[in-house]
Amino acid sequence: MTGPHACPDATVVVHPTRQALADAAAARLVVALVDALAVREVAHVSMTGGSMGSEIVRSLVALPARDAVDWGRVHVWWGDERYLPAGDPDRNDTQNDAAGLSTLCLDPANVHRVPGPDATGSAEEAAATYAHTVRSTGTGAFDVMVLGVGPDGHIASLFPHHPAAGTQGEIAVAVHDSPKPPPDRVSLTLECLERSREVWFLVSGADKADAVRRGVQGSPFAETPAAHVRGQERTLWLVDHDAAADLG
Ligand SMILES: O=C(O)[C@H](O)[C@@H](O)[C@H](O)[C@H](O)COP(=O)(O)O
Repeated sequence: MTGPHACPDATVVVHPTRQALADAAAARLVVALVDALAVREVAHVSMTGGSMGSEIVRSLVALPARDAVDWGRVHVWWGDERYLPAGDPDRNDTQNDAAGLSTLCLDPANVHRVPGPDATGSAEEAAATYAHTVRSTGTGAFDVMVLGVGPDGHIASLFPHHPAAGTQGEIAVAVHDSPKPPPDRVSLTLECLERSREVWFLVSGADKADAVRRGVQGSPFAETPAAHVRGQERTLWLVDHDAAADLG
């Protein structure tokens, strides 16, 4: 592992392999949750979809230290969700469950899933419902916001040059015509993503190297939404060696 690349208000930590990245991020999440629960009654973590979103879950459930977390006091959220029926294999929560999330002793009432077309009439209604849940659960801030990053620099379902990406004054937004299938999604907005003590970008693979460079070194929001999400206390780019290739 090479040393961290310090950069303005974010820290880059490079891991030798994808597996090392997933394992270290899982261990980091256990510590973050244990620490949060030491000072607050409950902790809030927002998970992500995509391959790394499930990879960290697989590592988490395999970690003996997972038992140090009082999972009954942990609230789980998703930064975005594909607008598909509950249980659909292409949903982020379904994929996270399949990776082992459902084996943690979470309180189902604290696992906040974005409603799909089986429970709402539109992605807009689903976004409004999810936003109400965020407001009513009283989470002043997510303790950890885990985000994957696309090769185009998207995070959650906030895509470059997409009209929904710049939504302001809202907690969640419906996304249509997503460049990454499926086309219809619900995403937390940029300002909601930033209601996080810590933001962690989890990025693996050479195909992400340019997005990591733009995210770390700066790029207009319209081109690289990932470059504009910061945690209130800490922002980490947790990457593997291949994804760090363009950082110099
Ligand atoms: O709904 C989704 O697809 C995810 O929420 C998305 O934001 C994902 O995290 C990135 O596209 C990275 O995905 P990979 O880690 O698979 O590249």
